[in-house]
Amino acid sequence: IPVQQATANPETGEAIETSEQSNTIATKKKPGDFHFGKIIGSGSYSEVVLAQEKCSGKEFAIKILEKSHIIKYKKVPTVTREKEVLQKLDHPFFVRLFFTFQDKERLYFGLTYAKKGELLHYIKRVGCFDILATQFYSAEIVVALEYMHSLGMIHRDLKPENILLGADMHILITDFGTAKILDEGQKDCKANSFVGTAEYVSPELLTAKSACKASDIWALGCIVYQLLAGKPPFHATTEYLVFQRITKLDLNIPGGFPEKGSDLVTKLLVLDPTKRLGSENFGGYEPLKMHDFYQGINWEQLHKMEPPLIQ
Ligand SMILES: Nc1ncnc2c1ncn2[C@@H]1O[C@H](COP(=O)(O)OP(=O)(O)OP(=O)(O)O)[C@@H](O)[C@H]1O
Ligand SMILES: O=C(O)[C@@H]1CCC(=O)N(CCc2ccc(Cl)cc2)[C@H]1c1ccccc1Cl
Repeated sequence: IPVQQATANPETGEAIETSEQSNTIATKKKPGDFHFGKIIGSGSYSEVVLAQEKCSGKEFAIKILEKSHIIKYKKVPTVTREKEVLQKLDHPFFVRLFFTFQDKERLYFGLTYAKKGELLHYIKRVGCFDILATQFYSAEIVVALEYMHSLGMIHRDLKPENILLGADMHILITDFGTAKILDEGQKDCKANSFVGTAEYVSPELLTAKSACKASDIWALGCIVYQLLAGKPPFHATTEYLVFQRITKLDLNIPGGFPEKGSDLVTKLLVLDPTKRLGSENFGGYEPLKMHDFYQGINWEQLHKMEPPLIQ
């Protein structure tokens, strides 16, 4: 039915979106359209529930947020940012947002169901990854970061908990409430308040209170180190000591750490963000993708490959 203007849902006041392209009304879904199953996980302001859409049988991870809770903890900007970023992302290595809806009390996000959970779970289970698995999974993260940065967005809280795995064991990056969307042509972030998770925080955020795309590259360096060593590079008993180790670059490469891995890690964990391999001021992603550690990686085919066993 050719639809000229959107109408509103009398109950929630929410606009009934029209999808111009197919010139039809994509009516808003509602809780009753789903069979809700097990709770997959819960966050500070949310619960993620496995749900099956009755009419299609499709499975989704539906993230449910209580409006009263979001308002009480002043997280409305976080929630709207998460939706804004999710809507812009369209790539196999990112959790996809299929739909949103709301009722009086809650907001609902229909997401890709990452059936195999968090990458962190696998690191804990096997202790540390072998070179092949580290090469493959860190290469998928490189491809994901290159894509996200190409859209002028910075994740700012990249860590193994936020790198989920689909049924096919490829990565699905999530958690975008604290991401940053750079203004048109803006290169770096001006000072801002958000600080990520201690062990993956970049030195520039601690010293200059500003994060940039290269801050995600720093987090990548921490993750490559952690995959090979089993622990993140700047581990300490208190947050203050973690920050001290980061700003001093108190990095020690343990014995037995693979040679190619340590060369890559030392080129990623550089205090000056403009001197980090992969930083846009340091030649961008090509030099990083050309590093010896990634010899043999077919960058265009990664998401079609059968992931190596994690062992
Ligand atoms: N699309 C998904 N598929 C499978 N599991 C998911 C998905 N999204 C989130 N989870 C899991 O559900 C849990 C809660 O995720 P959620 O995003 O609601 O909160 P969080 O980001 O983990 O916590 P916080 O909001 O405090 O940062 C997490 O453990 C996460 O691993
Ligand atoms: O941003 C959007 O696209 C819509 C716009 C229309 C709308 O009403 N909402 C909900 C806005 C909102 C956010 C937080 C609270 Cl606590 C209450 C309402 C937004 C929304 C709807 C469903 C799920 C998430 C969001 Cl942010």
